Amino acid sequence: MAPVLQVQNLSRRFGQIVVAHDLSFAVAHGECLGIIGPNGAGKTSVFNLLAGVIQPQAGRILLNGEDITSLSQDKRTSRGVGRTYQVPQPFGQLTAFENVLTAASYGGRLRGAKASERAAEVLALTGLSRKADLPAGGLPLLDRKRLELARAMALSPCLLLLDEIAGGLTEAEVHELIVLILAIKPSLAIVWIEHITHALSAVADRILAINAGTRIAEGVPAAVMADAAVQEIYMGAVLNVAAVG
Ligand SMILES: Nc1ncnc2c1ncn2[C@@H]1O[C@H](COP(=O)(O)OP(=O)(O)OP(=O)(O)O)[C@@H](O)[C@H]1O
Repeated sequence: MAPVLQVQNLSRRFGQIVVAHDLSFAVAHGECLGIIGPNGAGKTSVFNLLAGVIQPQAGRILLNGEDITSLSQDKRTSRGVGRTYQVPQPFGQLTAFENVLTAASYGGRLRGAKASERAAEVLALTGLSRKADLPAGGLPLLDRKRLELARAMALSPCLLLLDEIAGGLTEAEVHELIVLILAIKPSLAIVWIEHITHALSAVADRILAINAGTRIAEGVPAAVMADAAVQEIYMGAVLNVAAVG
């Protein structure tokens, strides 16, 4: 069986800025690939390439063996590419349930009772059932992250792209999120960009480290985190940022 996601020799630059250089990787059903890299390394741009927000200048993206490189964002969504955003973007005035129902109806193309059932299902999956009737805008950050996940899961994706979902959470909250993502993981393929590397290491089967859109290392989390080039480029950059901040 083909991996859910295959990325082949993907390249993209903005003028002089390289965000993807001959990148290749694959993610199978039930697997999580983590992507790390310093600020500006090209991580979000790689997500934008996968989601169809931007187009590559070279290379191919295959979803379950089908070439989706030239498909629009909407078509990729309907083929099962789900995504969460770095900053949760719920409709603040709508309840948690209404937010997920909207995702199930529009993105997931479900109607009537089927959409309501799916919304209830993913709210239960993400631990939000008791908060279903609360306005999304008033939910604390962890619940807004859960809701972001629930909205993506409402589409029944085969590929889930998580963009720094652990950012801004306390240690205890990060742990809750890890438990949740581990519960979801067997049902799909995940690509997760994250600066909180211990969270990523707890969930990811493999980590891909990039800098200037270029692969620095790929392998099991412990090996990648111990890699000398990764430590120098990634950790060095983190230390520099910390020193400036
Ligand atoms: N549409 C665009 N046009 C021009 N430059 C862009 C565009 N999108 C991204 N860039 C540039 O590409 C580089 C990589 O950005 P990207 O957001 O992909 O990095 P990142 O690894 O996700 O960074 P961070 O960890 O800070 O989120 C940055 O220098 C950014 O300014």
